[in-house]
Amino acid sequence: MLEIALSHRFGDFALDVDLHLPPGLTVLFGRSGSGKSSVIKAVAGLLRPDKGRIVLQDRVLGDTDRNIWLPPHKRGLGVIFQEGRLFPHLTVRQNLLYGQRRGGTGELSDVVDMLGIGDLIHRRPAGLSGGEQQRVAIGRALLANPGVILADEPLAALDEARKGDILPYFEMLRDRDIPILYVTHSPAEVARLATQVVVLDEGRVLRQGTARDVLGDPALVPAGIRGVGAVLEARVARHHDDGLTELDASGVPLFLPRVSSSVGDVVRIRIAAQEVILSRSRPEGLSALNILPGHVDSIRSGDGPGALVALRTPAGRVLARVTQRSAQALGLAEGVSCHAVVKTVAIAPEDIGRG
Ligand SMILES: Nc1ncnc2c1ncn2[C@@H]1O[C@H](COP(=O)(O)OP(=O)(O)OP(=O)(O)O)[C@@H](O)[C@H]1O
Repeated sequence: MLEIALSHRFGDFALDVDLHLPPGLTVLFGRSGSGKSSVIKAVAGLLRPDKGRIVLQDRVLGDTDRNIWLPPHKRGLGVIFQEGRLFPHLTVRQNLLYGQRRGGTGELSDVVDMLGIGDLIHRRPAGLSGGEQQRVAIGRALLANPGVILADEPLAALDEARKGDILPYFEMLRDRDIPILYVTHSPAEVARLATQVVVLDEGRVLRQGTARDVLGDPALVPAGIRGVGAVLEARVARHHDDGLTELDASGVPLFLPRVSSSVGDVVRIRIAAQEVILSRSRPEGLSALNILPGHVDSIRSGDGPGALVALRTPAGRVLARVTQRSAQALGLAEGVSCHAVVKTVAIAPEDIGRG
């Protein structure tokens, strides 16, 4: 659907990628300087590489061999940056229509309803909160009726609460048919939003896979991915009267603070490795509600005192960050049976997404 082949040099840095992206939301992930922004810029038409070819469906946006490199305004893109970059002298409505005027056919009222920005429509950007501005920026991108949406760290400037407010709108975008290229450093955003993840390292594709494969892979930790953790999919089993929701993760009950999804829905949850405690025997008399039985799959030690233990559980792979000392004291080794223990509150609302 979206083909991106690029090779380009900036001094010592060589970018060399060849990607075929299916519909959905593709996260470009990797440490600072790995080449994420360069890929986005090339797709946007802001960087002309030494050699490259970019094809969206059947439309050639660039092909250096044929001396084609369309300028940004001819590419049919929707762009969402870290700050909204709205026009300060225009009202919200005019900002939205600005996108539409450039060839868009999306219905203004639909987009306004979807983003809940009806009350803001006559205001100017300066008076809006960061989260409100980002919602307007999402609307403007959508109304441009784009072939692809580029989102470059769109939540980075927002505080945690506002991030939580905006994430569902990106879930809605993901569920439309427009491919989205999304740059972030946040594992929580990857877990919540990614249809697939492309991990870049020194200008090359280190790995391409689902959020579950990539974030749950201890081998990717040295590539600068902090905050690793498992991504599990589970079905909402019951909402309890005490404010908890019970999930069924392939037969294992998991309890979370109440989620808005309905019984029967599939949700994605991220369990950060540092929030998991390991126990050889099934713990009793413990306040934590979530206990996943499993077997040790691998143990990776780094340079420091820590180790990352991957467990196979019926619910999927779970990662735990423990000290090497604890790993030894527990006698952990490949194949050994073990329980992962997770507090209910360790699963934050922004870590729970629609499946
Ligand atoms: N215009 C430029 N001129 C020279 N070097 C550049 C230019 N743009 C990018 N680079 C270099 O290319 C490399 C990749 O940069 P890029 O901005 O694509 O990385 P990134 O993964 O987006 O990083 P970050 O997460 O910090 O935004 C870096 O070493 C950067 O210094």
